[in-house]
This record gives sequence, C-alpha cells and structure tokens, in this order.
Amino acid sequence: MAISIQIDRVSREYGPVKALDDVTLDIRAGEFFTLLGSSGCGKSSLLKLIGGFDRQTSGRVAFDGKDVGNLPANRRPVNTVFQSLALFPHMSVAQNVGYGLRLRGLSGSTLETRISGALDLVELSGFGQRDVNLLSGGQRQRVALARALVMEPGILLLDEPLTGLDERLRQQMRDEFGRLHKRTGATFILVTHNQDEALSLSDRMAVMHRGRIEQVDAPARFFEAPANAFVARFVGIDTLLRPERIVATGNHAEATIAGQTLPVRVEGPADLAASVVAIRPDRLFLAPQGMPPALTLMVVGTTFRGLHRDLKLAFSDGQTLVIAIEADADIGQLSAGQQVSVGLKPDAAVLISSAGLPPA
Ligand SMILES: Nc1ncnc2c1ncn2[C@@H]1O[C@H](COP(=O)(O)OP(=O)(O)OP(=O)(O)O)[C@@H](O)[C@H]1O
Repeated sequence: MAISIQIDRVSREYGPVKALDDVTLDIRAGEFFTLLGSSGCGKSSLLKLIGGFDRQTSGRVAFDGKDVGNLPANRRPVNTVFQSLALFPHMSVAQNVGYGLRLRGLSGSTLETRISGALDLVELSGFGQRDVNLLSGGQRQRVALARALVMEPGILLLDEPLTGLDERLRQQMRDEFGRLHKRTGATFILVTHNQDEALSLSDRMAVMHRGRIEQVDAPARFFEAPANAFVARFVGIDTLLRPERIVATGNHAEATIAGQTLPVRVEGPADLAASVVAIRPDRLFLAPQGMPPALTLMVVGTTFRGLHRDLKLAFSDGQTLVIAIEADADIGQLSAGQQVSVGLKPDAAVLISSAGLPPA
C-alpha cells in the first residue's frame, strides 16, 4: 500500500550548518517524487529523516498523517536503495535479497517464493545462486532494488542510485525505476542532482537550494512558470533580462527592454526591482524583418551544441539572449554585429521573481 508523507516545518541543524531550513512538503501516496538540487542543498538530510536514520531539530514528519518521530528506521514502512549498494559480499544473490525477510522470521517456501518474485520483478530470474561479486554493475544495482522491493515497502527511497553507472546503464536503470514504480504502486522518492533523471521519471519534483525548497511542481511547470531566477537557471533557462519598464494588466504585461517592448506572462511580482523576464530559448525564432511581435537584436556569435546550435544575440543595452536553432540551419550569412529580427512564440517570456540573482 502506498503511503503519503507530510513534512511540516522541518529543520535540521548540524552545529552552525542549517542542512534543512523550515521545510514543508506533502508527498502524495503512490507518486514518483524527486528531490533535486546541487551538492549540499539538503536532499540527503531530508531523505534520512523520512527513512528514520536521523532526527530533525524541529518540525514534524508524518506518514498518512501519523507522526513517525518515535518510529525507528527498522519499524518504518520504508526501504532504501543507497548510492553505495552495500550488498553483502559473502552472500549469494538470493541470500542478499532474502536478508530482510529472514530477519522478520520468514523461511521455507514462503521465503523462496518472495525472493523469486522480487528477482522476476527486476528481471534477474534464475540468478539466485550467483555470487554477487561476479555480477555486472547493472545486475548489482538490480539486486539492491530487489532487496528493497521484496519487503513490499509503502515508500521506496532511492538515494542517488545511478551515480557511478555508465550512461547506457543509467538509461536502462532509469527505465527500470519507471516500470517498477508502476508495477509496485509504492511511493518512490528519488534524490538526485541530475536534471534529466528528475524530468524523465517524476510525477512531481522539488528543487532545493541551501536547505530550502524553492519550488514543488510537475516537471513541465518548472519551464512554464519557474518560481524565481534561481530555479529558472537551474532548469536551464539562462536568458533572464532586467526590464526597464513593466505595464501589467492581470496575468499579462508588456515589458520594455532596451527600448523594445515584448509581451510577458506574469508569474511573479510585476515589480521592476523584484522581477526579471525569463525567456525560453525553444520559443524564439529568427523572423522576417518587422514581423510582430519581434525584437531587433545584434548577433554576438554561435555555439555548436551537437543536436542544435545556440545563437547569442544582444540588446542595445548589452543584455543578451540565446536562441536554439537547428544544428544544420543555414546561418552562414549571419555574422557578428549584424542585426536580426527575432519572433516570439506564445508564452516565450514570463515575468518571474528575481530571487537568486545578484542585485542589479
Ligand atoms: N552529519 C553531518 N554533520 C555535519 N554537517 C552535515 C552532516 N550531514 C550533512 N551536513 C551538511 O548539511 C548540508 C546538507 O547536506 P546533505 O548531505 O543533505 O546535502 P545533499 O544535497 O544531499 O548533498 P550531496 O548531493 O553532496 O549528497 C551540507 O552543508 C553538509 O555539509
């Protein structure tokens, strides 16, 4: 049975370090939830509190609404797959997978059935008697997953489980997580600093920064409506422009940048000092001169990115923006200093909080 988790005003201090700073978060029963953030932002600290491996300094952690503060790790309906897989090297695959169940007193055919069911689930049927030391990295990763899933946890914690695997294996295991999540119906919580992993797997994700949660949303929302400049940059929206004027009506506004006006959707404060215009590179295109709404910009240069090319353009006040164009686009005639016209698709520009940017 999947379980919901309530994190209510939780802080965790390690001496002067605030690893978690007043975090409130609701994780729904059965969802694939990801804690995403760069090193040191507090993701593992939060995971440890859910797993019961650590105690918060203040605040409350509850499962299905019930406080679990006094429940030790081994009595929580939670299993964890750690980055260091911590398989027992002197045990076979089956012994590793069955370890937790044996501790719970299971034996004989009940134990055998549960072990082989878990091995089937991770596509390692028939591997029970193998020596774990002789398995490939991906197979070891699967054994670690089977060992957690065999306990039929309501909550499965995945702590950077793909770190250290090569790209092909990462992709394979990523697909595996998605499949297992659907099959088991448990609440999955993944901790990662890898954006691709988070975007491809999560129902919802939280971006963390310095012990705080900056935004919780479905992956697509982070691109449509980033909560602030920090989040926008974190998900790869690098074009953040400071407007010199904003005229707002409801959810829409006109922002003026270096004398040029463009339509923006308002997602943050419509306040000059506290907001920036975030522009999605995939919603801009080179347009025929004068096609509205269009901006006139100066070519700075291009950078080859493999599957596409970044074209960097500048406003007359020196602020720059980047457009993604096809890698083989015929831009031979574009040279630095030349003026081009740039069209905006709907919702190309949003006005968001400037939090996370240095003051102007
Ligand atoms: N046991 C501890 N004692 C002292 N400081 C700690 C301890 N555990 C974590 N910290 C500090 O708390 C902050 C958050 O650490 P945490 O491990 O939660 O970050 P993280 O986002 O998981 O980072 P990483 O991706 O590098 O694992 C960091 O500044 C870290 O140095």
